[in-house]
Parts: sequence; structure tokens; C-alpha cells
Amino acid sequence: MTLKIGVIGTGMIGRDHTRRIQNVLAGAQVVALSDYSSEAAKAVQADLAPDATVHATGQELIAANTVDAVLVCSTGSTHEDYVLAAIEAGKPVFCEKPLATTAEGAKRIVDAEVAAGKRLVQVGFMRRYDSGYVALKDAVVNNTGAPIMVHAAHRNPAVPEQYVTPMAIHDTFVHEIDVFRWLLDDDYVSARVTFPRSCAASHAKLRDPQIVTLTTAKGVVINTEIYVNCKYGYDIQCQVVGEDGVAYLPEPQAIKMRLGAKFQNEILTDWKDRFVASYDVELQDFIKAAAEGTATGPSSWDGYMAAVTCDACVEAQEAEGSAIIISNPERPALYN
Ligand SMILES: NC(=O)C1=CN([C@@H]2O[C@H](COP(=O)(O)OP(=O)(O)OC[C@H]3O[C@@H](n4cnc5c(N)ncnc54)[C@H](O)[C@@H]3O)[C@@H](O)[C@H]2O)C=CC1
Ligand SMILES: O=C1[C@@H](O)[C@H](O)[C@@H](O)[C@H](O)[C@H]1O
Repeated sequence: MTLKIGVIGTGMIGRDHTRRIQNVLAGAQVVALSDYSSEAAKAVQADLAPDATVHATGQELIAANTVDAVLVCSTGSTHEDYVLAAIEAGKPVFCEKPLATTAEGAKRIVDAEVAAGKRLVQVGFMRRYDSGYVALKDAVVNNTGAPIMVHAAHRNPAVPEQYVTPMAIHDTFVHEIDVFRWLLDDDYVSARVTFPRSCAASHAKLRDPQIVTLTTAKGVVINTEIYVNCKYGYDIQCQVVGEDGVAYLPEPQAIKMRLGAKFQNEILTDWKDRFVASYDVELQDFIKAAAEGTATGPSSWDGYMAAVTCDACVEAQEAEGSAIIISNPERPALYN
């Protein structure tokens, strides 16, 4: 069976996911496209999916008989309505992060999915599919002993002018929020943010870098540096300190060179290259589950918990240096 997919939002990542469904992955085909800008949808149709229909609205695409499953890749603030419509239509839906821009919005999705009685939503937290994080989790479970601390960094070379302080949480740190819950099999109980002096490359509305400290229910303390104007590359670092030893997230594979009197290897500069393989694996996983009428991987519950934690971290930014308590709602049985 070939799963017929409709893609809503054909910007940067919607285009890239369309490419991987059409050219890389097995078992699915993009049959429908929709974007707020019809030119953007038509451009992706012309370049990657000539047989796909272009729909005036995402709602129309979701309702189309030709569409078995939906990818939501539009601007974050539009995700909630589309995911709710897909659940209502009983169609599996892959939603890029964020699931919703508020915790209340994410909760509405959880409630709708619970009412539907089965998993229909996968959230685009692709790091859970990264071979490095999978190996790190294996080391944490089998080798290091119970985790005590995590030291991490999320560094981007530069960000656009419209990127402001809270976006470091909602747009960037959200990946760590999800992947550490999964890595440690734990939930967060508090968040604290401290700011060193801002780097010269930043601007008035962006305090960069910042350090977020999350404490988990099991007492693990996670320190993450978020530095989005680091200039030198896109660099994701993580080490987990356990009772018996320390485990490190592997560096991306790179050729070491002795060249021009230097011993060196290249550092990636683009997150698309850093996680290219994990995007492939996450979407293949979606296709497999959606073909059976359900969803797997990061759930609405994970998207909701990420949203709750993001809200607490933004509050912690505002309360600079003070801890903000995170309360964890009860998890519905659907997500156990
Ligand atoms: N998992 C990951 O690593 C990444 C996830 N993302 C997420 O993917 C989403 C899209 O990001 P990008 O592709 O970078 O943005 P983008 O700005 O390149 O594309 C967004 C597209 O959505 C369209 N759009 C806006 N409102 C719409 C509406 N109401 N209905 C349909 N289409 C609408 C825009 O016209 C645009 O073509 C964001 O939520 C972002 O956070 C983005 C980059 C990486
Ligand atoms: O989602 C992403 C971007 O939106 C974000 O800006 C980057 O910092 C992340 O690493 C990338 O995965």
C-alpha cells in the first residue's frame, strides 16, 4: 500500500520533507499540497510532486478523500487548528514542532486525541531518532549508572534579526526539552535561567547566550547553554554524568585532516545537515504507523509536556536567576 500524504506548509521544512517522501523514503507519496502562499505550494508541486493537487486551504486538504495522512509544516502558530482538524477527520498527522504555541493549545490536542481513543499524532522531535542520541541513551541505561547531571550546549552560528529572547526556548531549546525527557525517562520539576553578558553579535531584543537549568523529578540537574550567535558552527553537545561514569553524545562523523600545519576536522554549520538522517528515520516511522491508521514516536503528550516546560522556561527568563516550579499533569493511559 502507498500512503497518500498531504503536506500543509511548503516552506523550508515542508519542501524538505516532501523531497524525502518523494525521493528517499518508501511506502508513501505526496498527493496534496497547501500553503498560505499558493506560489510556495505550486513551486514545490513543480519541483517535487507534479501529480499532487494544490489546495486553497489546509482544512480543504485534510478533508480531501485522496489524503490518508497529513504533515503539518506551516508556521508554528497555525499547527493547533490543523492537528485538531486531522484528528477530527480520523487521519494520522505528523506535526512539526511546536505542537502548539501554548500549553493550553497542546492540551486541547491531547484531549481531542484521547477522545478519539487512539494515537493519531506524531510530533517532529527528530532527535529521538538520531543514532548518536540512541547510542547515548543505550549507554545511560546500560553503562553509566543512574544519571546525576547533564551538561549540554545548543549553538547556532547566527539567527535572523527577528529572533528574540523567548525564541531561544520555543524554537531552539525545545529540542533539548524533549530529548532529555526521553533520554532520562523523567519529567521536569523546575527551571531557572541565567544570562552571562550578551555577545557582541546579539541585539537589543535578544539576550544571547543564556544558561537554562532544569531539575527533574528524579533529582537530575541539566545545565544547557543556548548560544545562537556563536559564529563558528552548528554544534550540539551533551554529556551525561552517572553514578559510575560519563557518557558523551558522539560528534557527527567528519574526516580528520592534517593540513597546512593543522590537525583539524570540519564542524557543520547547518542543523539540516546535522540531523538529516534522523528526519529520514522519523518520517519513515510515521509512514509505517500511519499506514496502519495510527501514530507512533513523540506523542501529543510529549508535545504538551514540552509546551508546559517552554512556558516555565520563558517565565524563568523573566524571573532571571529564580527557579520556576513546573507542575506535571497526570498522564492519560493512552500515552503510557
Ligand atoms: N524539527 C526541526 O528541526 C525543525 C522544525 N521546524 C518547524 O517547522 C515549522 C516550519 O518552519 P520553516 O519551514 O522553517 O518555516 P518557513 O517560514 O520556511 O515555512 C512556513 C510555511 O508555512 C506557510 N504558512 C504560514 N501560515 C500558514 C497557514 N495558515 N496555512 C498554511 N501554510 C501557512 C508559509 O507561507 C511558509 O511557506 C515551524 O513550526 C518550525 O518550528 C523548522 C525547522 C527545523
Ligand atoms: O528546529 C530547529 C530550528 O528551528 C532552530 O532554530 C535550531 O536551533 C534547531 O536546532 C533546529 O533543529
